[in-house]
Amino acid sequence: MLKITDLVKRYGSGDPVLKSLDLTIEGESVVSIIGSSGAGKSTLLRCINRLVEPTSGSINLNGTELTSLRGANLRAARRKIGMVFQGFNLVDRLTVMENVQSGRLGYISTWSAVTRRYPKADIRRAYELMERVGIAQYANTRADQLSGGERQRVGVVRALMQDPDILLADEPTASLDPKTSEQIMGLLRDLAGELKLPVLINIHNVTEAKEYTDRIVGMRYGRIIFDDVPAKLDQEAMDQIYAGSPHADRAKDGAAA
Ligand SMILES: Nc1ncnc2c1ncn2[C@@H]1O[C@H](COP(=O)(O)OP(=O)(O)OP(=O)(O)O)[C@@H](O)[C@H]1O
Repeated sequence: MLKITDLVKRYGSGDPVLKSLDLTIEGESVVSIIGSSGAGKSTLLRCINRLVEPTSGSINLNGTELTSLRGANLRAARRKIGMVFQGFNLVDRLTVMENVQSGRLGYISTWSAVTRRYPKADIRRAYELMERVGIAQYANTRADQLSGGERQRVGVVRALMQDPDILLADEPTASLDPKTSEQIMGLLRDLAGELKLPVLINIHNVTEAKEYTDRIVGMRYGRIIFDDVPAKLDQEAMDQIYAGSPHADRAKDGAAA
């Protein structure tokens, strides 16, 4: 269970961009975070894996308080948090298998990583996951030879190789065409169920959020102002989340969908 309590994040001396935020995610639910640009969605995700340092508050993952961790304990906790990125963050000149195995860094010895002598169990697991997402045939192909959708599947498998307790996805479909984007969202939803994994997705596409996630969290100016099932995201809620933002029209299309 992820339990965030009274989370505040302030960059420098400016106003807080996360304002006393509470959020609990239990079980294998797929939760999307929507909101205008600047609402604080990425900051929230990055506080969870401590790419951004929270100013105050608590972030507890399965009983471990993440905000106070340092050094080896922080690295160990981070291994349990899988992250999928908008730009995939693959190493282009490495093969798919090498990219996927980088999810095991921290679990295996530096020698194994440098010499690419991966443990047999890790190779087996990589093939299982690559087959599941349809990229096993590319195991020895360089990452830069793949399409966007295939590259994001590599990103997903790399995150799952960490054997995470939660998967965070920061606009995972924003660089993809609409059809591929839907495939990746469907995949994330299905994997959450199969692996009993909570998935938290920062997403601009409200139509996809409604179709592929169980719960929608709407943020505005660093606060959660909507938290409910997609069916409850009506026009009034959309107006509150997006009022006056350049995304309002796009968001309205999503509400109508
Ligand atoms: N490293 C940083 N230093 C200073 N301010 C930052 C930093 N990162 C983000 N911010 C500010 O924090 C606020 C929230 O940004 P954040 O990226 O979390 O919003 P977002 O909802 O994810 O937006 P978008 O949808 O455009 O990605 C914005 O005002 C942004 O300018």
